Amino acid sequence: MTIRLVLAGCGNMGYAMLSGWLKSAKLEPQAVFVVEPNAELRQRAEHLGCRTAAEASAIPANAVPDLVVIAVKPQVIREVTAQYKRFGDGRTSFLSIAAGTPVATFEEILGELAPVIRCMPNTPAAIGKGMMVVFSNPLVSDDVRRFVAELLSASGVVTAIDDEGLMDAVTAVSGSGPAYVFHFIEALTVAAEKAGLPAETAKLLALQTVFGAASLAAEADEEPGVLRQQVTSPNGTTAAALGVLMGGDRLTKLVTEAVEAARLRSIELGK
Ligand SMILES: NC(=O)C1=CN([C@@H]2O[C@H](COP(=O)(O)OP(=O)(O)OC[C@H]3O[C@@H](n4cnc5c(N)ncnc54)[C@H](O)[C@@H]3O)[C@@H](O)[C@H]2O)C=CC1
Ligand SMILES: O=C(O)[C@@H]1CCC=N1
Repeated sequence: MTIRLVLAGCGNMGYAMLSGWLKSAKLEPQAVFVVEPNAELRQRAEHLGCRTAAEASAIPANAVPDLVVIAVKPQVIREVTAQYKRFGDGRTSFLSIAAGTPVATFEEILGELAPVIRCMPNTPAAIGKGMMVVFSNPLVSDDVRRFVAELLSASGVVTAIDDEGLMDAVTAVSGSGPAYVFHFIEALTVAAEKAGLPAETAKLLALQTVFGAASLAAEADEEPGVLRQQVTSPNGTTAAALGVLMGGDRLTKLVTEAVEAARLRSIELGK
């Protein structure tokens, strides 16, 4: 079968996206060629039915994929992208999910004909609940834009931006964001245990509360601030807790500081 998509890097994010694409049947597994040096990770892709290899040189010489997805760490992005230069004649489009690395880096390595899309996904993509933000260079055709949007929609919600400069902020909010929420679950679990709940119960309550609250915020017509007020009885327990979190805008300031640290690191990774 023709190779439609090459995935370079089948680590946490590459695998999360690939499994979503295959599960939704947007892509036949035999049409995907996965390049991953780690044998164990390669096996995961084989179990999904994909063809795999440890090196890009093993991709059949006559292959002209529609899309090459670059899903390696920013630190090795230049060296890895250079291995796909032979697909830079304009017939193949490139999709990078690397934090920080600008489209110009790919244009510089692949040449002036390469259509390049930059995408910032997040790990909930593994269960079809990701947030994917895309930015494309002008060479990306409407057909490829549609194909990529359809593919990515199997991983969750897709939105496009036309100012690449915002990608560092996107990375800091939705790319890294799941980690902030996971940490909040951890913190609520610790607090629950300190309040006397058994470990299992503490974990269940923390997790289900975050899940339920996020689901309600997504489904309800009211803004999160209104939903918060609906929980908060005057002089009640929630007001006591929010006094700690919101006093002096404590949590907002802390989260803003965290997002800014991530944004600056994204800028640094792009250099
Ligand atoms: N983990 C996350 O939540 C998110 C990650 N990203 C981006 O995704 C990219 C990958 O991140 P992770 O999946 O977390 O890292 P990871 O380390 O889990 O995956 C990277 C994979 O690339 C493989 N690799 C190394 N050299 C290679 C080569 N020459 N050819 C093919 N594969 C090679 C590694 O063996 C590894 O499995 C990064 O650029 C990161 O910025 C973007 C959004 C979210
Ligand atoms: O931590 C990182 O650099 C990557 C990018 C966004 C999420 N993980």
